[in-house]
Amino acid sequence: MTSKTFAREEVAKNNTEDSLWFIIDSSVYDVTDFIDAHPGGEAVLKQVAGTDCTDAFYNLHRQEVLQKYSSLCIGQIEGEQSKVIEHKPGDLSVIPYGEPTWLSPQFKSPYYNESHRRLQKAMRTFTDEELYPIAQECEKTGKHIPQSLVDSMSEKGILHMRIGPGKHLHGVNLMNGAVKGEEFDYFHDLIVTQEMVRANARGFQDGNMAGMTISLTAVLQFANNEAWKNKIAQEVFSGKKKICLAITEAFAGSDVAGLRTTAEKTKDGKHYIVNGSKKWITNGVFSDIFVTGVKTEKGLSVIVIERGEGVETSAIKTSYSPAAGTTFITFDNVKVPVENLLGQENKGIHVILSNFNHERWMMACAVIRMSRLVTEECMKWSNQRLVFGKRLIEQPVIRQKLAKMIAHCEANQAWLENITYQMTLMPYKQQSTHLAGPIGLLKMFATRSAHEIADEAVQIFGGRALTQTGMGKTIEMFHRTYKFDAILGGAEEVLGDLGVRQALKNMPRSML
Ligand code: HEM
Repeated sequence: MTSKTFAREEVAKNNTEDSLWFIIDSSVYDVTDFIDAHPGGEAVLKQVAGTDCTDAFYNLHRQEVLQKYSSLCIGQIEGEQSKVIEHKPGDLSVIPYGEPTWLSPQFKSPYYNESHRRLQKAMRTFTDEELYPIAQECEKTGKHIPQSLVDSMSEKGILHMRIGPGKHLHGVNLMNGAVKGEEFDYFHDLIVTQEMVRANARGFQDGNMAGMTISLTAVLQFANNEAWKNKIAQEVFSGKKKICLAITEAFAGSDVAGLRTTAEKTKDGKHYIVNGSKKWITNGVFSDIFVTGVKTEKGLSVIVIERGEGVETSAIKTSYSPAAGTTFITFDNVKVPVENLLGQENKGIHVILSNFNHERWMMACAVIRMSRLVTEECMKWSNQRLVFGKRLIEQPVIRQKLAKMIAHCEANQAWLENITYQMTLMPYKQQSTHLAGPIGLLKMFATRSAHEIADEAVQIFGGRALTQTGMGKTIEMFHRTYKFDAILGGAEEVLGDLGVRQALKNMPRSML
């Protein structure tokens, strides 16, 4: 930024088309050569020529517009300081309820220690500086994740962390030493997910190796051969190969027992021959390895299929960005070694259901954090937007909406942290027994909350919530895409039912 200073009187003199200046937050802008290019038109700029138009500007633009067009800034007003708080990479939000309690300086939390705080700071900076620009670009263009970002996440240990705690993290350098692999727990895991979703690009969020986060987990937990498992893990963590989970079919979504893709054993017993199709497979178009649910002789099984002869993938158009790589896959007489079986043959339902827990919990982390971001945007907007001569927040009806949104965010984060705490104390198997139900209920409720929050946010933002760029872009994205959280990983109704059925298993025989 230039260090030149001006008197307000001097700015006021530059009030013609030939020399058009104005002041925004003590900075002086020369827009003489920009008026033709201004997306809001020439007339509005001419109307404010030579004046201080800070309020008018912030009523219509996001701060990032000024960052993008910083070259128009020619100096500062003498002796004045900027009043607007500019978000710098890594900064916490200063908006009330903009951060969960544990990140608000006036509150304490029993769950987080210094390594959590270090990791949060490192992940926030990574998201702001590196992830956000790429995520925004890919979301818009529909391009798949660039290999440079995969490599960078591999080098920082982000790919490893997204699989959750475990031996695969031991000795790995995580975010330049922010946390040791050996001490990484589910709260670190929660932080990684909650920070990355702030890039606000729902299609890209899934395109960014979501397939890996829900499939490599099954390989690590259920592979029957240690060396083979390590080989796959190494290929994926190094960013050389991409992996995804291929369960759902046109015939079976949340009802996994209804799968029709078959895997028949060859006579010599050395291979499976796989035939069938899979639908809505996240990252499938660009994946090399498919962790696939199949029907074997006496039940379901899960096998690892590598891309090769007989495997075809094609993109499916959905309501979020093609950056997600949502896929239709066909398997046509695909020959797979029997060693690629995960867990036991015909007992794949156990693999699938156990694997669901971490996926659903991660989805809850993500949608709960996005709900907060949307609520924060509504707090900011209603505080600065002038309607009928008043700030929007001065209307009681708006405050009621905000109250409801805040209550949903706080309740969900508290429940999430409670469940996460239980996860830190339970081995993987116990988690399936005791937490599959609560995690299902949490995800169900988190997406019901998202539904309410998206709805209220649109009412607060009006037409801007229906516009993909500008002030309401976070709201537009959330309202268009929160259903992905309500359907993927198990529909709300299925998860609610699972929660109650698991609770019934512990119902005492004696009645009232
Ligand atoms: C350096 C100064 C400015 C820059 C760089 C700038 C840039 C922009 C950009 C990029 C947009 C498109 C918004 C989006 O979709 O993101 C926009 C829209 C607009 N701008 Fe500006 N602008 C400036 C100053 C102003 C001022 C001072 C006014 C009027 C007081 C103004 C009025 C508008 C209007 C009315 C729109 C359309 C807003 C809408 O559709 O909601 N702009 N401007």
